[in-house]
Amino acid sequence: MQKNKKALVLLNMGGARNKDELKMFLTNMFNDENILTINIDFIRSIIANFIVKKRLDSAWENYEKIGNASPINPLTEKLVDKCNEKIEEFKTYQAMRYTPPFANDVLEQIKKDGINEILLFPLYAQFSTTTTKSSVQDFIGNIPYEGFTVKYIEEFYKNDKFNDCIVNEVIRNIDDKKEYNLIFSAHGLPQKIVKKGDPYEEQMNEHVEILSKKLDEKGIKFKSINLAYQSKVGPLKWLEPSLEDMLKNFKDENVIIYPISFIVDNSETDFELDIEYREIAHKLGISEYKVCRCVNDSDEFIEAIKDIIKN
Ligand SMILES: C=CC1=C(C)c2cc3[nH]c(cc4nc(cc5[nH]c(cc1n2)c(C)c5CCC(=O)O)C(CCC(=O)O)=C4C)c(C)c3C=C
Ligand SMILES: [Fe+2]
Ligand SMILES: [Fe+2]
Repeated sequence: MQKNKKALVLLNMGGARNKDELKMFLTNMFNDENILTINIDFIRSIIANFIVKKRLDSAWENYEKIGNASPINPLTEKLVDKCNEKIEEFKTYQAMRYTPPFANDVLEQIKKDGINEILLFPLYAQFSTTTTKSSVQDFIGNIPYEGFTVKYIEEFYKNDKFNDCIVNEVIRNIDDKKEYNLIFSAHGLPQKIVKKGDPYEEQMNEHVEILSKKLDEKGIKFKSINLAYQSKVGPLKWLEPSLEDMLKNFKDENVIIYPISFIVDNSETDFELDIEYREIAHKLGISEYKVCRCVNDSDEFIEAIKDIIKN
């Protein structure tokens, strides 16, 4: 029994620990009606199976280049452990959307621990229907009976302590003697989802504005500060500008990338940004290309979590 404790549940996407789990990840992702916005389950499932079949082998090659697994699981576990060490009032758990541990397993554990008040903390600073809403909806949908009270954090991109973590990581990557172009790189989204009212792009623009102001107030100057979108999948039109097009502007110049839509490092940072786009940057003649780390389980981010959940 965890007398008087509440549960803090960190929600994340999950990621592959091996090729079978990559198949599970992709299958669950493309069966999610928030990702593949087709209303009829049966049709969505046929299209999902088709995409997975087509994508699995080539996607797995990317994971082979980062040690045959996504770093998202071990890093989220480290974050959970650190929260349990440093946040007294809560017992912290994690639930993933597309790979284990799933919401129903975590709910079982919370019940065994004798806790009935739950605070969900989606590890997405900006709200999107494809991430935050999907995770919260899935967790709440798995609650077996009415004995739990559940609240959730919708977004936290305006939190000052969180933004200090980002600014400090950018500063750690700067060499005072050089001039840099800073690119905040966000995971993309199909434009059709934004047109339907998803606030992700609007919040992303506001987040970049807040961070640019913070950097300016600290006297940190860049040749330019930009927002671009990575990870386009499939034939639809996605948010623009793409990271690849953005990089084309910086031949013979220095670039720092900050992965603004992620809280813990994952295949999109370790493979896509650090390997794939690094090669593109090299081919485009960019002089120096640096990728910042996500906030992960840093002490500074734990302080930000405490601040975000205090109300
Ligand atoms: C096809 C639609 C997709 C949408 C919409 C989407 C939104 C979205 N995703 C993240 C964060 C992550 N996505 C990750 C992997 C990933 N995403 C998609 C597709 C969509 N994402 C695919 C097919 C994949 C698998 C990899 C690939 O085949 O390219 C990951 C990495 C997980 C890991 O294994 O480490 C993250 C994290 C956000 C933030 C977002 C919208 C806001
Ligand atoms: Fe994604
Ligand atoms: Fe990707």
